[in-house]
Amino acid sequence: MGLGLGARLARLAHLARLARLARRVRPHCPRARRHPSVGSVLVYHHTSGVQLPVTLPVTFHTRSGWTEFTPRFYGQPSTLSRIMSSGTAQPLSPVEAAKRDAAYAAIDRHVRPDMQMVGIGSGSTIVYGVQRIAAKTQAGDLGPHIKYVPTSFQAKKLITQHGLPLGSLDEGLRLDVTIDGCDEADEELTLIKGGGGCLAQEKVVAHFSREFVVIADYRKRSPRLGTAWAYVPIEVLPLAYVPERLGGSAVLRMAQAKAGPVVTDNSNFILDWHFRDSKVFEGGPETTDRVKWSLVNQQLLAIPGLVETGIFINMARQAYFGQADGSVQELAAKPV
Ligand SMILES: O=C(CO)[C@H](O)[C@H](O)COP(=O)(O)O
Repeated sequence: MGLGLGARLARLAHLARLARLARRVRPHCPRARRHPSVGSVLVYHHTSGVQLPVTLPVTFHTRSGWTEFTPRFYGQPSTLSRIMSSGTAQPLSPVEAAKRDAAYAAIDRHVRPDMQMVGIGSGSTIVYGVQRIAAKTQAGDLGPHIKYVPTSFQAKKLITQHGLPLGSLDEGLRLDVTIDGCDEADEELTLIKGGGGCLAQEKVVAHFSREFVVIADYRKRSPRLGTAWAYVPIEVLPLAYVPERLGGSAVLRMAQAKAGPVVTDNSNFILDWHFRDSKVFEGGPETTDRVKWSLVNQQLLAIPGLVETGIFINMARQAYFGQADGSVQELAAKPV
């Protein structure tokens, strides 16, 4: 039976997209220059601000001294997961592999078939988590009834691109679990988040979850917060972007491919507060780090126009840190 007009247009659009992807790369099939053959090309698929390597199966042709190639995957794949299932991903760097291992461990342990709503964090590590969820859903290990609540525009796109059901906090249910990355975590699982500028929504979704689980590579675990990460991202109303009371230095985060500041999903600005020189840390030497960060957080939140901070205290109960050797370290927060 022939394809309907809609299906043919969708296929044409899909082929055009694959061809655009494929043209960006050089074939790594040596025989391609001599005669038609099959092989693969490595492409970088940009999704939600994240660059992922994908190996695309293609047929090579040589014409007028040029090598051309046609994608060999002519199904209906409109999502990244389906494209990836048609090829073999290139080996990941140790850091990327560590992110993937942490994400897979957390998903396998904390996202269960009897759940209803799962929060999806933002950043590059959660991309592997969503891939795992999509694969488990396709395999029937997770039901299609589970809804996924995004913590950002990026997370929303990830969920929909993988064909997963989108949920929202409006539905009034408490989330079963939220899985999210972090920029730095100490041994009490006090976190700095917001490197991707999504901290406000991330904190709200985590707050409405029964469980909040952190996934990260080995660079993110620190004996003390502020060892590896020197600033706290803070979301502020645009009119409140110069909080003089902070001490240290608060730097307005500027956009990379747009003139002017980063504008968050909530239409606010981000200040990266470099806290090491500030005087806001209170308490004597006996005051615990958790209490110090809690006091700092309270002081920040008292500033008019400050929407939310990237300091997450007493929220994460469990963390998974992928290691360079392929193992995954687990860390449980001690009860307060
Ligand atoms: O807080 C975040 C975004 O606002 C991210 O979770 C955090 O920046 C970690 O990102 P990545 O997984 O790319 O290391």
